[in-house]
Amino acid sequence: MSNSFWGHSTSKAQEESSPSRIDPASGLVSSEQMRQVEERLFAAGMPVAALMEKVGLAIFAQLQRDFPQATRIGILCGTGHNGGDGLVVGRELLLAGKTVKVWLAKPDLKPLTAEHARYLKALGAEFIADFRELAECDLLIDALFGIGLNRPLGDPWVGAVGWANASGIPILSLDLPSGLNDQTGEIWGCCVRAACTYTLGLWKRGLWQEAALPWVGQLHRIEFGIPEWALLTQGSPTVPRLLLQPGSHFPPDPPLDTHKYRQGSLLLVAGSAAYAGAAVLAGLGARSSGAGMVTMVVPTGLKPLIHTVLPEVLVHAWEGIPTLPPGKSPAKGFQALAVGPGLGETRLPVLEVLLRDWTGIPWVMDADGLNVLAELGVEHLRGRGIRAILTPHLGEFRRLFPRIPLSDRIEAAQQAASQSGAVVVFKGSRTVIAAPSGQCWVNPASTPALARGGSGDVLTGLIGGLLARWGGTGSPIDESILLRCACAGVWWHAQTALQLAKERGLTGVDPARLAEHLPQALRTLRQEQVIRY
Ligand SMILES: NC(=O)C1=CN([C@@H]2O[C@H](COP(=O)(O)OP(=O)(O)OC[C@H]3O[C@@H](n4cnc5c(N)ncnc54)[C@H](O)[C@@H]3O)[C@@H](O)[C@H]2O)[C@@H](O)CC1
Ligand SMILES: [K+]
Repeated sequence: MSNSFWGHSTSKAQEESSPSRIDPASGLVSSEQMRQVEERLFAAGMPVAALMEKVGLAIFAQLQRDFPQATRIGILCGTGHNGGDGLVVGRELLLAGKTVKVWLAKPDLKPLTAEHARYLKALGAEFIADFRELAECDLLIDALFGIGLNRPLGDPWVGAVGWANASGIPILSLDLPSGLNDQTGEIWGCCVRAACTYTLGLWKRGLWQEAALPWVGQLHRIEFGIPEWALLTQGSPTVPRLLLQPGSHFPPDPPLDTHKYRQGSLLLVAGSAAYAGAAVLAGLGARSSGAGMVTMVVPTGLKPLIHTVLPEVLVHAWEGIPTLPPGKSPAKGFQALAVGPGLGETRLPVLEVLLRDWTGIPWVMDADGLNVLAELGVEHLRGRGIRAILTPHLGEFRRLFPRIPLSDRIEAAQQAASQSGAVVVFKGSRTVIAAPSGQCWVNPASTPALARGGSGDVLTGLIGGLLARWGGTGSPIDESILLRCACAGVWWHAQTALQLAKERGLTGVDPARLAEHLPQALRTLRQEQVIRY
């Protein structure tokens, strides 16, 4: 019996990380990559019309499940094949007894789209000249633009999109909300605000960018049976992926004959007189990670507090000039170092000590640790040969990587990882995790409940503890383990917050409770094997 989380074997994990094939359930593709995949299908004999038919029928089936009450459906129809998809769905809705009205933005349709329009008219659908005539509908289908959109919307689309957004009628977008940039998730001037988006075949990466969140609504992928041989990537060696069920990213469960030193020993350097709470929260995160031993380095004034709140933690207190635990030579005894939360004014002297003596074990750096690194320059990490995970939020990211553009956060995280040589966890409502090799993950599920002070401190302790646990197994801590720890920590942290928010509401997810709930949440997740986004 496998003892790894959810029974994933390492070989499965390695197979999942293969860069040459798109995973249809989680790979995030550009329009260009989507077109390459479709071209392979067409070249192998799949007729374009047959594919549109297949896709349209699958959309119709999903729509019946999601919107069973809708009886009067309006279709905003563009000139290309996105419009064609909308018309195939319209035909099926009409045949199912629904009322269908179509607003054609322009008359010059692509041939296949024009044929579907002609047939839908022959079946009795009403084609209207003014989109306002859709006001009585109870569902709007946005079939204006899909992956063909390549410039800002002009007239008459801007008027139609503005009207639809203001109408209060739920909108279902096909493939992408019209107006959304398929790469960056930014909008081309204006954009449909969808209640639901059905993307076709493969996830378009723009849908999962943070900028897209206000526009995409509930996301659903319409499966249309793309064969494996059509899923090979060309050009870009790595395709970013969604972090769905990262079971194989967790350290193996403890063997029955384990002891505390084999469960990983973490050195956590955090806190200052002004920011004592940050140290406590990082300590609570580390506690819940399951690491065998946690040692905290804090200024003397914090020692009683840490002893009271975290009695199992070893405390090394310092006064005046930061020092590290005596009797332990650097890199011996500890498998990982987490540094940064709440260091405040002591951040520079603390980092100087660590950079001098503690470069042999892997680091997780956050908060004030990152602020010092920004002052010193990220190249310090590579220069000292430090294996690191950096966990910046937007402000810290800007300070660390001032020259990296932020319009595409997935790309930004990948560039930051490549520049720093570290695994970068770019925190936000769609956290991106990127490794120097180009591998990249997006956390698809999170909650605004995490947007409060202290959540990040918990994450730092948690990832640090996971790193120590991996170290305790004897695995060499290379990029792949750093990446796994970052992924496991981000996913676990967010899923716990989602569970707590469900039980206690958005305001009930304070960081201390979040840290305490981590083990229970993981237990539930393992039982349910859920995917949430
Ligand atoms: N390639 C295929 O055979 C399939 C495509 N499918 C659908 O087809 C869509 C892609 O179809 P198309 O390539 O026809 O493109 P779209 O239907 O997305 O766009 C239509 C055309 O609009 C033009 N355009 C772009 N930006 C514009 C703007 N701002 N203002 C005015 N016109 C603009 C472009 O020339 C583009 O070709 C997919 O998103 C998907 O919905 C599906 O039917 C499955 C099969
Ligand atoms: K669309």
